[in-house]
Amino acid sequence: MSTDSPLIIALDYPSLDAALCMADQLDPARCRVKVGKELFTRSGPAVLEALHGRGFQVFLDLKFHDIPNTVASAVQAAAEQGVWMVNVHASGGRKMMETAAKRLSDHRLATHLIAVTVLTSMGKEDLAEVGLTASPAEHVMHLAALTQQSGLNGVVCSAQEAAQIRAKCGEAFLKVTPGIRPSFAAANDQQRIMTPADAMRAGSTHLVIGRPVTQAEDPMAALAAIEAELSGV
Ligand SMILES: O=c1ccn([C@@H]2O[C@H](COP(=O)(O)O)[C@@H](O)[C@H]2O)c(=O)[nH]1
Repeated sequence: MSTDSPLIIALDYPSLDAALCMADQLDPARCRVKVGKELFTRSGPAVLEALHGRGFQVFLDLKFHDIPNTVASAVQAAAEQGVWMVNVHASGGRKMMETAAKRLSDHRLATHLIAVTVLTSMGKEDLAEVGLTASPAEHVMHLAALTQQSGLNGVVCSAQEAAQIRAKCGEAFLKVTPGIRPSFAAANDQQRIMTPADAMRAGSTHLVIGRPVTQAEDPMAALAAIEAELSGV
């Protein structure tokens, strides 16, 4: 089932049962779901089958980063399992991203391929520690341009960079933004954060939301509050 909603709920759970317990409360007409490293490492492709069987479009967030042939083969494997979106790290470089994008088009696989720019948990000091002197926004813009030139469909960035990316890369280039924090939620380990409504106004095309919903005392009430906030945008 496809949906017009920008919401992608991050199913960051330690077991298939726990993830499906949340998925069974969600409506595939009102959100997509994201499977990340923890859940996929524990449950494997079975989680994709289970979520597809429930009608969800799935973003497989494994952030591949390796030599071009290895990444292209992993992206192909994900796409052949029917995921709606898969990602790589833009810092893997042009050749890696071009090879992955070409693999999808050679096999006529319609899965969206996007690249992570700078993790939303990182700030300027974190970049400096790994030898990057640019600000997060500058580095994100550099990697977003490289990602677009490499033929990918969009980027993972923080909503704080979405407006600049929209101006440089256009409306159609996807801006998938984690680090979304409604006013009622804690920042946790995220640094470059924004509220759902502000993120949409800034140009995000999709909002990735995990703990503000999944760890809420009443997850469905938290989700309803986010939807209400978005209805005013
Ligand atoms: O830069 C990034 C890339 C990916 N993520 C992932 O998004 C969710 C966010 O979860 P919250 O609980 O809402 O913080 C999580 O699965 C991350 O792995 C990200 O946060 N930042």
